[in-house]
This record gives sequence, C-alpha cells and structure tokens, in this order.
Amino acid sequence: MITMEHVCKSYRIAKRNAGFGEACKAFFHRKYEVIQALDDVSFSIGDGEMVGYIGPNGAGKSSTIKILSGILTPDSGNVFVDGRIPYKNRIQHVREIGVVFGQRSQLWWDVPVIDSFELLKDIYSIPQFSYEQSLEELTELLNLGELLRSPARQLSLGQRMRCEIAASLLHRPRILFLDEPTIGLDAVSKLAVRDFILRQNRTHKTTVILTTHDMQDIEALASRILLIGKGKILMDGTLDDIKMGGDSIDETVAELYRSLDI
Ligand SMILES: Nc1ncnc2c1ncn2[C@@H]1O[C@H](COP(=O)(O)OP(=O)(O)OP(=O)(O)O)[C@@H](O)[C@H]1O
Repeated sequence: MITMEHVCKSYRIAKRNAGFGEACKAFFHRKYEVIQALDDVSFSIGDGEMVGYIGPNGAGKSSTIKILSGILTPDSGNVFVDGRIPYKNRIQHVREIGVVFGQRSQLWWDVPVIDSFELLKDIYSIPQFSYEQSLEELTELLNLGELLRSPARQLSLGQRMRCEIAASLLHRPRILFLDEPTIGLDAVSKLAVRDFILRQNRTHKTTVILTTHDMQDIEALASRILLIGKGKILMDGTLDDIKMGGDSIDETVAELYRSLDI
C-alpha cells in the first residue's frame, strides 16, 4: 500500500538576468525564487494496482516519484510505502522497489550490460538461483539476447530502455516506479515494453506507478489515472472519466489540461 498525505515539496532556485553585470550583482546579492512543486498532495494506491500518473510538463510527477522512491524528502506531509517511510528507511526501501527514469540510466556506461546486472545482483544481495531465474525470464520477455554483451553506451535508446527495465526488476521488487519508460521508443519497442509491464503486473501482482506523456501508454496500461497540475491532484479516476465524445485521447487530454488551466 502506498500513501501520500498532504505532501508539499518546494525548490529554492537562484535567479538572475542575462549579462556580465547581472552575474556580478548576483555574486554579491543572490536572488532566490521558491517553486512549489507539490502542494498538498494526497492519494493512496493499493497492492497490485497499475496507476497512470499524468499531468503537463512541470506538474510535479517526477518530484512525486522521487519522494516515493526515497531520493527526495518532502517539506511536510506523510509518505508510507508498505509501512516504510521511503526517505528514512532507504536501504530497506530500495530492496522492495524498482525504479526506471526514462531520462537517466542505472547501467554502468562502459561495461557490458551483463556486468551491470552482476553488480546489481551483489548490491541487492540476490541469491544466485533467484538471479539466474530472473535473468532468464527477463532476457526472454524483453528480448535482450545479444544486448547483454554490449556496453550500455553502444545501445540504441530503445535497446537501453529494455535493459533498464530488466535491471530494475532483477531483485523482483513488489513495486515498480516508471518515469516515462517509453520515451523515444519506436513502435515495436513501445508495444513490447507495454506488453511486458502488463504481464509483470498480472503475473507477479507488481504495483506499478507510471508517469508518461504518451496517452497510448495510459490507454494500454492504466486502470486508474491520477492527474496532477501545478502541484495539486486534480483528478483520481479512470480513462472513461477523462474521455468525452469521439475526440482522440491526445485531444481530449489537451482539452482537459486547458480547461483546468494547468
Ligand atoms: N531539482 C530541482 N530544482 C529546482 N526546481 C525543480 C527541481 N526539480 C523540479 N523542479 C521544478 O519543480 C516543478 C515540478 O517538476 P517535476 O520534474 O516534478 O515535473 P514533471 O511533472 O515531472 O514534469 P515533466 O513532465 O516535464 O517531466 C517544475 O516547476 C520544475 O521546474
């Protein structure tokens, strides 16, 4: 069970205008601006649920995922993931979750992917037998085959993403946080990744929170949708609650964002 209660998170960022004079001024009198990334966010997600977390750019999705995975600490509010406070019980927490950030890599860049997997096996203390089983299953389902022997830097984006997803699942986490997992993938890779996520949820009852701008991901995967805008949860429902009339899902969602002024 995942619960967020009245969570707020702000960032303080230094601001200055362009130019050398402004840079000198800022050196002595730095000006800051506070950005309220999350503003009283509350929701709960049950075991085995697959939730699409959507919202426009800068809405607060990644900040939420970072707090849930223990990378960031909120300013206020309560967060519990299976009874743990993610940012306080980090060592225990990371054993139980898998995280994929589409824009970042957890693979070591210069070594063959299989060496990264072996390192993760040691980091997570995965027993040899269980590691071999997971590796075999993931290699087959994600069609990793030859990719495992290539360094991550030599893989295409889609090939690397399939390896990233496998890396996040080697220790068989009960919860999977996916932050834009299909970004930049071709049609075939997208379908393969979607199919894999669906299977993972159905076969292993893995709880999945998925952030994406790809509404086809949402259509294919999410039985429940949380909509965030300007740091506030604005909707908690199903795809049918969003769909109105015969417009495409992209048009419908764009219209929804416009009507909510987010
Ligand atoms: N490390 C940071 N320092 C300062 N501001 C940040 C930082 N991370 C995020 N923000 C700001 O917090 C707000 C929420 O950002 P966040 O990355 O959570 O949004 P998002 O919904 O994931 O956006 P996107 O869809 O563009 O990835 C934005 O205004 C962003 O500029």
